[in-house]
Amino acid sequence: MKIINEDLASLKRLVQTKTQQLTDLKVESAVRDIIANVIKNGDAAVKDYEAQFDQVKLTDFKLSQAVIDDAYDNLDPKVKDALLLAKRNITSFHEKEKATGFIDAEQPGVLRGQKLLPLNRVGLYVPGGTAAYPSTLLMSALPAKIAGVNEVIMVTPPQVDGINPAVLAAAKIAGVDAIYQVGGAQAIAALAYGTETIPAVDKIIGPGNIFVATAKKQVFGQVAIDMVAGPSEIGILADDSADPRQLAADLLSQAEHDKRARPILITDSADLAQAVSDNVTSQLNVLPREDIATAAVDEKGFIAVVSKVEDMFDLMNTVAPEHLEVQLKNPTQYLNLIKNAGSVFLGRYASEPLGDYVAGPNHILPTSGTARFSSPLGVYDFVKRTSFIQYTKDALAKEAPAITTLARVEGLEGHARAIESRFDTYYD
Ligand SMILES: NC(=O)c1ccc[n+]([C@@H]2O[C@H](COP(=O)([O-])OP(=O)(O)OC[C@H]3O[C@@H](n4cnc5c(N)ncnc54)[C@H](O)[C@@H]3O)[C@@H](O)[C@H]2O)c1
Ligand SMILES: N[C@H](CO)Cc1c[nH]c[nH+]1
Ligand SMILES: [Zn+2]
Repeated sequence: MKIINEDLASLKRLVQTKTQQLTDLKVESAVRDIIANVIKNGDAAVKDYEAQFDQVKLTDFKLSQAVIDDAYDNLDPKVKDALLLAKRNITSFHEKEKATGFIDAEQPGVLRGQKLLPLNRVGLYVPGGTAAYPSTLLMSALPAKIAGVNEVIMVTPPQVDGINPAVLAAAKIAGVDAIYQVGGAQAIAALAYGTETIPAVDKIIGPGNIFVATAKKQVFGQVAIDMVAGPSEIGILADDSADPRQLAADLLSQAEHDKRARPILITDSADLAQAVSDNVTSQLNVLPREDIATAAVDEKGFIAVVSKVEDMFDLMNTVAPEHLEVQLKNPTQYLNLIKNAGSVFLGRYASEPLGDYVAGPNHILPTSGTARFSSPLGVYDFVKRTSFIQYTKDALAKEAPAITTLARVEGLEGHARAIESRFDTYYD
């Protein structure tokens, strides 16, 4: 793995060019064509793309309840128990995210408030190109259910040998209402615009590869999206108290997701940097997904050596990684130095996959530097707010002059007259 020794300003510039690319122009243009074709030709276009990109000739997108039940009933009990443990921990964490509206009656004759409403229909994208992701399904479906979404539908790429049974069982465990076997940009287009068989949704949730992420960006506006969660990332801050074998393993845990995944280590120890780099090389040789992880390490990964702990955080805040591991002595003391990160893992035993599967916080997180302004997926992503007001005549009379004055400043006479129609007075 490349080791870079440069001054902080150069490192920051490098990070900015390396991390903040959500898409590329060729993909943008291919995805635009896919979306246009799905809008025009609906199911027929989706079927063509599935044959082309996933090598599956589909007659029907929707999976029958019998297929889902069968997957659930025949699932290895060990896998079922693990999914149920994950469900319990994800649920207990996300229950704490539930928010309520408010009513304010502090001024005489005035009632103001805001209520929270769950979304009506959401579409969950569950990635399935190079790996199966039952855990990701739980991470999106359970918060939707906790929020009270009326209809939760799911899409995932079809597989030549059928969709992984653990994904189907997880969908049943989480209470997903319908499953469509469609993937990639064509699935996002179908969810956004609807086809003959796939209903249009109010919001699309979930991570995916660059085609999925780009499609979500392009359909935003027609439909809401949670965020642009692209290829996985891990940023590790470590000093010489950390174990290079464990650091390398954690870097590869995310590198193996995608050739475009980003494994990054920032340290103040040149010796540790070299030891981690050596461990990455030796562990890569025996990793089943060696080809994917090697591409990620070579093209997107790096180890930066800086001179002091404050510089480590400064540089990592520029990276704004999806996952941030702090493997320093007494890691909790640094929480207030972390400004940009999707999810933080403190100390040696908070290895990233703990959060991927069972700890409970969401693993659908902002990537590509968007942790500067985005949050983990949560119950709040499945609700919207509506505000309301009620005034008595006396209360309105008190504020009428201000309203009519502002309306006339804006040249909107009709607004002023609407207020004055409640009274015999011309206020201006
Ligand atoms: N942030 C998270 O929470 C999280 C969780 C799990 C996975 N991930 C990320 O999700 C991604 C999953 O990627 P994946 O590829 O395994 O599955 P995917 O389901 O995102 O993508 C597979 C689809 O991509 C489309 N595709 C492939 N090649 C194409 C091409 N040349 N042109 C047009 N479309 C094409 C196909 O339609 C296929 O169905 C990875 O980047 C992984 O890091 C993120
Ligand atoms: N690390 C991924 C998020 O970037 C989530 C995941 C699912 N399964 C394994 N890992
Ligand atoms: Zn992972």
